Amino acid sequence: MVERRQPIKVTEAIRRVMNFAKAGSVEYVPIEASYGRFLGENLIADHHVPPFDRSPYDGFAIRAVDTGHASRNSPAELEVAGEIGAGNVFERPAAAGEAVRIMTGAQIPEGCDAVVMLEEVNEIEKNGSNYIQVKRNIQVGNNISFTGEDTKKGSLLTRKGNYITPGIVALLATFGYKNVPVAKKPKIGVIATGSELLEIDAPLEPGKIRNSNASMIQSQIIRAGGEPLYFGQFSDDLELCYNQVKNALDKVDMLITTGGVSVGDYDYLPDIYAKLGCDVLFNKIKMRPGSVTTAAEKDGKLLYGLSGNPSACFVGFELYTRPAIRTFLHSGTPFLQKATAKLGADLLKPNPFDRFVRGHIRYQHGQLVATPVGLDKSNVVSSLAEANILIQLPGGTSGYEAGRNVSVMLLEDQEGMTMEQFITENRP
Ligand SMILES: Nc1nc2c(c(=O)[nH]1)N[C@H]1C(S)=C(S)[C@@H](COP(=O)(O)OP(=O)(O)OC[C@H]3O[C@@H](n4cnc5c(N)ncnc54)[C@H](O)[C@@H]3O)O[C@H]1N2
Ligand code: MOO
Ligand SMILES: [Mg+2]
Repeated sequence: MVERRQPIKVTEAIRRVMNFAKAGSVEYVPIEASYGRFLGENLIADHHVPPFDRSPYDGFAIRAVDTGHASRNSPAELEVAGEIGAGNVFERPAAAGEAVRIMTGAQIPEGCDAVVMLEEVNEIEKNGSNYIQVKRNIQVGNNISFTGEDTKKGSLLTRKGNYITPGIVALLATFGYKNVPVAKKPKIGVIATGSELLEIDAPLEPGKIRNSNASMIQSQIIRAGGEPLYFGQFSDDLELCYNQVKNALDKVDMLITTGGVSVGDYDYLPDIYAKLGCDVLFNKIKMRPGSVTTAAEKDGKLLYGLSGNPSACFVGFELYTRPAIRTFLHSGTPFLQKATAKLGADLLKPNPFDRFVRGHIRYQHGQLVATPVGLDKSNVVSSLAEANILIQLPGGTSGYEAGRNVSVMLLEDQEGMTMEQFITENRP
């Protein structure tokens, strides 16, 4: 008699795994290697930016008061007392009636409180000295980039757990991080099971297929920010697979297997979990594809039994493994970000269970359009190539016509969402 499984809702499955998701440790990497990592601590400004008042233009630093009565007919004449380029400082305070030729980025000389652009002045020579003529009254503070106007000392610039973008790299450099604290990547073990599996470089044989899931999952792990550790593919043999899983579990932060989680004669993962003494968190979810997705926990470590069917395996990873990886990386928004888009083609099949249809999103005439790609079946691999979203069709709905708004999960996005946002937001 086949075991009867208790299906649970997607949201409940998410809560169960996330109970065991935990943040990892922090390590330092050179700034050149920090792009694409996750920040290991809050970044707080330890000085003002800019650190001194500076000129945003090439021009003359002046004392505004000296232009008090200046007009087109009666310009103020200021003596050019010296010249500074960016990186240099004027060595003495400017005196009354003086101007300092100054280049963009140079520090405003003491005594000066405004800058006039080169284009705005007449430069003249009198008695062997250089003067400028200013034809209007200049206000105090005119054309000055003030100390701290970009960012103030003590302000929070970006948070721990944020994905490091080129913009964040610029900030890290500004504040002197030659080495950057980043979240350590979780080591995620991958094991493929199935006597039908051929190595990627093997020619096809009757009844056999090449193992695509192992490579796919390893790329998904890298995309999520983890480090894959591949243990190989093994035929459906209880002892062999048990030993492999047991051995791998010691070496990783989380372990993923693919295949062997359903109710077939050679589906050994349920027996392996029992033999290991794991706590099985769920083994049936009200969703398609990926209804057999299984998660277990052993001494606080998560084990994922992803389906052998490629599309089900893919979806199971994105829904349940990715957020645990991002949590390990200290992200406060570990779930795929959702958006609302217009459906690009009919999806008329009724949805007794939540469905996650592989789709492609792009702008069409300024509107986000989400179009299903490939065959919507769990054993399909070709639909995955173009998929940059999962179109979420809630259970209990009767199908969707093209043009309706649907909720989509953005597979390539790095911003993410919190668990509560993910569970509650953007339902069409
Ligand atoms: N009587 C029932 N049969 C099935 C049920 C069920 O509830 N009752 N569930 C079906 C669903 S839904 C799914 S999904 C699959 C899950 O299968 P398993 O996770 O046990 O995986 P396998 O049986 O090992 O393989 C399924 C399928 O996927 C192919 N596969 C496996 N590994 C790979 C790989 N690494 N790369 C590419 N393809 C792989 C395998 O050849 C099979 O075709 O069970 C249904 N059956
Ligand atoms: O787990 Mo199966 O993918 O629902 O088709
Ligand atoms: Mg099976």
